[in-house]
Amino acid sequence: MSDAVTTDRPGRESFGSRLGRAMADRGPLCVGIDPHPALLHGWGLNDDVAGLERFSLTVLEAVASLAAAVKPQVALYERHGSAGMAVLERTLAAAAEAGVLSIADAKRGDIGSTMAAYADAWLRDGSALAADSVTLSPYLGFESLRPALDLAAETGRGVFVLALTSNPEGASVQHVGGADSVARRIVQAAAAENRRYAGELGSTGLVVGATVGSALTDLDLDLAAVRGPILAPGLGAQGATAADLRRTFGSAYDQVLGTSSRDILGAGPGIQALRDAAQRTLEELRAA
Ligand SMILES: O=c1ccn([C@@H]2O[C@H](COP(=O)(O)O)[C@@H](O)[C@H]2O)c(=O)[nH]1
Repeated sequence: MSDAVTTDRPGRESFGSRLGRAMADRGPLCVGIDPHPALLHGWGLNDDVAGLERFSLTVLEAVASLAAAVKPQVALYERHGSAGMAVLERTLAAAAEAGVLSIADAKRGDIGSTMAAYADAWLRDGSALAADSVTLSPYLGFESLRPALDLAAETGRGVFVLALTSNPEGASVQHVGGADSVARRIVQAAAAENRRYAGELGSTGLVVGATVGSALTDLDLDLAAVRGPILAPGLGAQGATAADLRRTFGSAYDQVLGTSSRDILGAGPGIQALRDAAQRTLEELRAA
């Protein structure tokens, strides 16, 4: 992949290009920042805003220099109300300051006019919640995501659209349609979207679980043709291994950013223990 600069705003490097470089330099690991109550307690922290902030900044300190990206889970900040969202704002700012790319796992999706507001929140310069990229849900129709797709291209940010999620219930919607499955339409739409990012890794990524087994073959999905990053949750706590990832993604493995949250976070609160856990996962992904 080249380092071509292709955004709708000349002079600004695209998210796909920045992520491709981070994956080449650091390896294909994203560390999830999921401050679950049980993890906070396990770290000796309270399930409150102070605990949330300590947890988030500790994870960043441990992994910002070795992960290609970090992925705060928005729901776990939202459950603390506006003060929790303020911690998320500071966490995203701290990630940028530490030089690690951020993926806000918000799974947003709505009718176009409302989608424009979500795009403003997560992808517009100057927004308090602006991240390098955000996860999106396409189940109101892929094209309803247009405001986010266009704003991401304009501001050098990216999106990850749910295609085949890691949870077992996902198949009941995503596999529907046989040869013309819902997942296949999403994959094709993402591939078309990435044509605007000629010559580099596209900024329209997909979420495909590390746990999906033979679904890519069964549904005849060509992820290499998407030419975008594939965010693959499900490592560790959900049972998938790096070897599963390699088997599942085959020739698209170079595009895959494996993401793990609880399995790594459970090693905390020690900085070195967290770093070692992340490093172990990274080595497994590299070796696969
Ligand atoms: O298909 C999906 C999409 C998103 N996720 C999110 O990833 C993490 C996984 O956490 P683990 O602790 O590593 O299981 C979590 O934030 C999910 O909401 C996913 O698991 N599957």
